[in-house]
Amino acid sequence: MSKLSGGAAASRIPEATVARLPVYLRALNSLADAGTTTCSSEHLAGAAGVNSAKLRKDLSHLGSYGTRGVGYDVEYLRYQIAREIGQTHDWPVVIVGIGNLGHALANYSGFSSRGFRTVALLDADPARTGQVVAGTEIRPFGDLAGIVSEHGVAIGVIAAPASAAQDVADAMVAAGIRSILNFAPAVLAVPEEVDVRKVDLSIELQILAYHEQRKSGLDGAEAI
Ligand SMILES: NC(=O)c1ccc[n+]([C@@H]2O[C@H](COP(=O)([O-])OP(=O)(O)OC[C@H]3O[C@@H](n4cnc5c(N)ncnc54)[C@H](O)[C@@H]3O)[C@@H](O)[C@H]2O)c1
Repeated sequence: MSKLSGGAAASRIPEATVARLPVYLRALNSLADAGTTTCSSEHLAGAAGVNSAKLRKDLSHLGSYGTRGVGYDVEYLRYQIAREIGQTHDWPVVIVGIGNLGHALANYSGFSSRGFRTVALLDADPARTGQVVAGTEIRPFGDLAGIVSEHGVAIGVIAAPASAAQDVADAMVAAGIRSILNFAPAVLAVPEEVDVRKVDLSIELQILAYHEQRKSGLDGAEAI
């Protein structure tokens, strides 16, 4: 997933570390907003909600070891992590399927503040064509290939029904998209070079329900 940009970080960073880098970046942004210029690994680990040994190991993959007795330079570490996870780039994104979820995603300002620019909203339903969501007109799904080549789209977001998700993914791949964020509850078959990340809120809820059940002393049989 991570595109390495040379220097000490020339080897591939473990996926689990990559997944924590945005969390560190968010914590560093809060520290910087509060006027903090340097921080210890304990301080940053506390702000990010991880243990400090893990944080130090993660940051060592970036070649960032901090300074003994001083800690990490907040601004520089922010820059290093942002560069590592590609946040210093502009990433053109398309969202496909502009129903309930697609509307919410299109309206979410947190993408643009992290470098993700939604260049097009696409939907297969002709009744949606021309509707304006978050300042962008919904276009027919058939326009996908042209939009991808025109804008150099890097990431495709699938917010279509599960039954349509594979067709949407195939069209994205055929158009040249190599990274897909899939919200549909469907397993996608894609070529090896294509990265797919799946978001499934119901699975997260089911995991919480499992823990809740254990905390309340119910086993599976009693709970049903
Ligand atoms: N991951 C999550 O946590 C999560 C949460 C909510 C919904 N979802 C999933 O997101 C998807 C959308 O949910 P919703 O509630 O917004 O549904 P919705 O029915 O409101 O919207 C789906 C949209 O996709 C469009 N569409 C259908 N087939 C298409 C195709 N082949 N190409 C392009 N567009 C197409 C429809 O016209 C519609 O506008 C579903 O798969 C749902 O299960 C996931």
